[in-house]
Amino acid sequence: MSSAIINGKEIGQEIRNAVAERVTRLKERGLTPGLAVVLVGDNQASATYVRNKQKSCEAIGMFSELIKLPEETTQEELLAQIELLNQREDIHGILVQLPLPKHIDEDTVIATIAVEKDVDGFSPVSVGKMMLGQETFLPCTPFGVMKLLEYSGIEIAGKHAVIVGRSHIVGKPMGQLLLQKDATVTYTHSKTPDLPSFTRQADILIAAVGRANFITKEHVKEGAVVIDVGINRDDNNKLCGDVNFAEVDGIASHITPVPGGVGPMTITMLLFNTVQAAENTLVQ
Ligand SMILES: Nc1nc2c(c(=O)[nH]1)N[C@@H](CN(C=O)c1ccc(C(=O)N[C@@H](CCC(=O)O)C(=O)O)cc1)CN2
Repeated sequence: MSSAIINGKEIGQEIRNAVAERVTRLKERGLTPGLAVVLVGDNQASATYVRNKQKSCEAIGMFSELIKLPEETTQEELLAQIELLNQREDIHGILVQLPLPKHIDEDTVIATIAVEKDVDGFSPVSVGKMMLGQETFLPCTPFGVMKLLEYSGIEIAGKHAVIVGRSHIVGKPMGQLLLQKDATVTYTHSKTPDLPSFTRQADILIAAVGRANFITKEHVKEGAVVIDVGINRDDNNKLCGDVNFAEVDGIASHITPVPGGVGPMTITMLLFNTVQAAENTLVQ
């Protein structure tokens, strides 16, 4: 029997509808949520993601502004742009599309975004608050995965979650969010010996390695929930995840496809966080 598909497009749309209603209510009060998207350089994938983010904002009545800067922009010029956006009252959320060109230090740039506008949830203050379980903006991809699990009725408490990958924007926060819902969490990574011996223990397996079709049937326990965060191109340049879907289908109880699984949730949760940022300005 095939695994149940966790459909990120459908779940994402349901959440976007609810976010759109919140936008309408804010506009009735004279406030249009505004997102500034900063894109530096000519990375084609980044340009596509940024376009999709702007389209998604427009679709629910939010304002978005693209700040497109050339590849040779200096770090100081970029920081100056962010300082300007920090001051603007019509901008409630700021995101700097990653990756940045090599000559710019991502950590310094992200730390410059005002925490109340850090809708990507990447700044050190946001990350610290998340670690402490305090209210803050959660990073969009792990936040989206938590929503996929919630909307699919998947129990987390008491389950063993194994994370493959330890990036700042997915792997690390993913484990924290699952821990806060009382999962037992194991982090694995490129230096983990005998990876399948860990992943086969997972009730919930999160693949965030960035390697096409890396997770195969030998990594997955019968009945596990498999969440594929990867976005890769295979040898035929076809979009694929970190999980070999064809092999794992039928072993997992639930699985996310690529495309159409975690990806659409990343932008959905960005919209969610930006509307929250706008609402926060009303209650201060
Ligand atoms: N500042 C940020 N930079 C980056 C982030 C981020 O969250 N904030 N994440 C990724 C890229 N990303 C958003 O920026 C992103 C990646 C993928 C998708 C998505 O919807 N994927 C689709 C397939 C799209 C396709 O056809 O190529 C899917 O999986 O169904 C959305 C957003 C790195 N940078």
